[in-house]
Amino acid sequence: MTTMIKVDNATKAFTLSYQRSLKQTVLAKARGRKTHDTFNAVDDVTFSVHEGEAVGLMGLNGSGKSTLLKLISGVMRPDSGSVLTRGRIAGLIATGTGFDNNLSGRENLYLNAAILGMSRAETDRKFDEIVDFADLGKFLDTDVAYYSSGMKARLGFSVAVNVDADIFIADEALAVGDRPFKRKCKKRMDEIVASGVTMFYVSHAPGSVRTLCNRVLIMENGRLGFDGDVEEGIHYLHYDDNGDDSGDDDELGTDI
Ligand SMILES: Nc1ncnc2c1ncn2[C@@H]1O[C@H](COP(=O)(O)OP(=O)(O)OP(=O)(O)O)[C@@H](O)[C@H]1O
Repeated sequence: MTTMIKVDNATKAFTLSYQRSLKQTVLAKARGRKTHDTFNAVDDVTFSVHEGEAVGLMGLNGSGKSTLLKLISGVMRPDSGSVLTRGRIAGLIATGTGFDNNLSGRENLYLNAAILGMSRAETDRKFDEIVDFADLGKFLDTDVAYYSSGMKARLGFSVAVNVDADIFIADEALAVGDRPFKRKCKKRMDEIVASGVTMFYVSHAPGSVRTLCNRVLIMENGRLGFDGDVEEGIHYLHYDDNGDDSGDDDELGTDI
């Protein structure tokens, strides 16, 4: 079995500043008060993901999921420990960050594809498929500055799902498209998993984790609280209660 993601005792700390201005900081220091605190957003986390696994990453708000995703995608480095990945990573993480507002959708498509490691020839080959998926119609040659956030997300996601990746990572929070587009994304992600690509998917929605994933990791205050079976994980989180989060389970709700 090939290991695709190997996270060993990874820790990432952030600094919380209590003062908003330099003056406040100087005053607080003079009075012997604390000016900042550090805390571990990801705290000594260890796990491995094998080829073809589809892993759901769940946990309450602020538990460290996005930070862990950033460590895996290489956007951030751990302060201690290590995060190793194999092959090309693509996915729905901070999509559109590489967009240049002064360029058209078409030009940004090429720019974004290049950032994700696609050659010009590869992008040319997939151009029609990407444009078709993004469904931006006549706006393809409009500057991205005039795009709505949903239109930008569509373009970013369309490029990402058409990269031949070894690991596909997705944060449902970044899926801001409308219902039909979300449905299309979900279908495409099912196809990606079915094709054997390793998937790492951050979600609050038990419904999509159930259909997409065969393993769940749960973050709790920066630590890995659970690693195992999907149903057990959802139960561990109490997301299977018929409480006020039941709407989350809707395929067309917050799910993608
Ligand atoms: N760049 C940063 N600087 C300082 N603190 C940060 C930074 N990024 C995240 N944090 C903090 O780290 C903690 C974990 O954040 P993270 O975004 O990883 O949580 P999350 O589990 O993805 O949350 P959510 O479900 O709300 O998206 C939070 O307390 C957050 O405020």
